Amino acid sequence: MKIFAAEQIYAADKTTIKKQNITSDVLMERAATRLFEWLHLRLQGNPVKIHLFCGIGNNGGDGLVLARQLKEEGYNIAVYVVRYSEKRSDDFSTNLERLKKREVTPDVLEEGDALPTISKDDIIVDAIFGLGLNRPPDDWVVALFEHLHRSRAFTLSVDIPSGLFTDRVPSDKKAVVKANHTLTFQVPKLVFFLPKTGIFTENWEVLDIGLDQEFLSTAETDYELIGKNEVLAFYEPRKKYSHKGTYGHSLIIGGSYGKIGAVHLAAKACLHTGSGLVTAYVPQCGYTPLQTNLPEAMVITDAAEKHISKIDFDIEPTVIGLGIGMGKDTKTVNALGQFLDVNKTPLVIDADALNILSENEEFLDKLPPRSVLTPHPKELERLIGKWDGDFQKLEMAKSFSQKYDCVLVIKGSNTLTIYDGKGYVNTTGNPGMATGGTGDVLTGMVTGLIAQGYPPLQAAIFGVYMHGEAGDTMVEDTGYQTLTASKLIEGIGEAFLDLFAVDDDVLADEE
Ligand SMILES: NC(=O)C1=CN([C@@H]2O[C@H](COP(=O)(O)OP(=O)(O)OC[C@H]3O[C@@H](n4cnc5c(N)ncnc54)[C@H](OP(=O)(O)O)[C@@H]3O)[C@@H](O)[C@H]2O)[C@@H](O)CC1
Ligand SMILES: [K+]
Repeated sequence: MKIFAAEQIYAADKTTIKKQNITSDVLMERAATRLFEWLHLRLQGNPVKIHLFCGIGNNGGDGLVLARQLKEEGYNIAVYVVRYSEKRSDDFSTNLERLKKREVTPDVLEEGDALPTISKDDIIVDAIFGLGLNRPPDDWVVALFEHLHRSRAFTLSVDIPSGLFTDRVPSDKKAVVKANHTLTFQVPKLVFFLPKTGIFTENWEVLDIGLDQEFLSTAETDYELIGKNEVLAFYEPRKKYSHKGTYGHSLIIGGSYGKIGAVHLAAKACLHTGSGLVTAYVPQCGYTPLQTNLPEAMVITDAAEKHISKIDFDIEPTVIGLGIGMGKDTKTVNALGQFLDVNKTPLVIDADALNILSENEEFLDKLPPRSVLTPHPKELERLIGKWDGDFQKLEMAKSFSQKYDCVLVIKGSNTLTIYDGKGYVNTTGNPGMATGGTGDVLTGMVTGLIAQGYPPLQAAIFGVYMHGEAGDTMVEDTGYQTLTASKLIEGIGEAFLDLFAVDDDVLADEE
């Protein structure tokens, strides 16, 4: 699903109004009707008090239409206009009049006014600011946001939590409404997925308001949200007359004394993702544990006992996963430099190899085109430098990826894959995966996909999705705390099966 920038949403709005030959008022009515339906389906006439806080623009207008529809259905509402500006949008004014005709006159809240009492069992609808926010809210509006937060009432934000910009991180956390749920129009917003802005809404959901389909499908966007539909398009079925050679030979290079487990995890994940053959290249101390515990993998050992001292092998791998558990011994650093001088095989680079690249920038120029780099935030910072906010981070990551022609996988709760100026936001995964070894599993999975012929960008996007999906499958049995990297590998098979699982609801409909 595409993630549109605010200007594109305004443009989609205009095109829709023109092509459907409707007024903006009709579109607002449609949007607010979706909000009403959502609430009504859940509340079923429940007399709970609903406080609707409306701004003076179209976000506020949505709130006023919702208030009218709730009133008509007999809900217990209180409506407030948050008068943060003298201006009013036309559709706001039209709908204020319509509401007044139904004998609902909102309380106008201005600077210095007493704030309404809200009980924790009430519901708050936040329609104060939407996409039109262009500067930080005034202090008294921030005080209102804090008041809403202190009430602990369920807070439903319309389109976007008020105070949240679509293109920058707010400098003051208090200046944003903390939404329990956000009902966003037509398309998800990038800020729902970034670490410093995603925290303002616990959940989000898209409401289809019928914006012009042609506009939505033809517009180019800088970001895309990756779910099952998107990765299904990449999936390559296994062929009947195939053999292990058809699916490539992955070489996993890494490990050091005390960190052989990382290689074990990556190699095993690589096998479970479908690589035809897997060989591990490790220091000698890794030989026995790997041969004993992972019989499907082959092992080549370095001359040194405890760390890699020279990368030298006589096989022709399809792809190399490099760096897990490798350490940064001087000999390992030299070995990596010499290896990169001659290597032409596609690479997936993680962990210590990333840190070595950060400390030896000249190595970056030696990477083969479209190498996949999988940093966690600290490793990313070492690679691209310090950033100021999520948006600058993304721009710096895009420049880095362009400069070195590499696919950058920024690991996090919504892992973001960057390539060729575009970002792909993953939707699978859970906090149980924040545990040692899960990164090694990802490296193995992406390597295993490239081995089978997936182009590096698709392998990265697909691998990240499947890695999260494996975690989501397993966490149902283990709970967050007990989800280990080994458990994640067990879930890879389920993640593949899930790609083709038919929804229970669909089956029920057919019966
Ligand atoms: N296409 C769609 O998806 C549809 C969208 N719809 C809805 O429209 C919403 C966008 O509405 P909107 O453009 O009127 O902006 P909104 O956020 O209500 O702000 C109002 C005005 O406030 C001002 N302002 C800004 N910052 C400020 C500040 N700190 N303190 C004080 N004032 C400030 C600024 O005006 P300015 O003062 O800069 O001239 C701004 O214009 C969108 O989120 C969705 O809910 C649906 O109705 C139908 C279909
Ligand atoms: K809002």
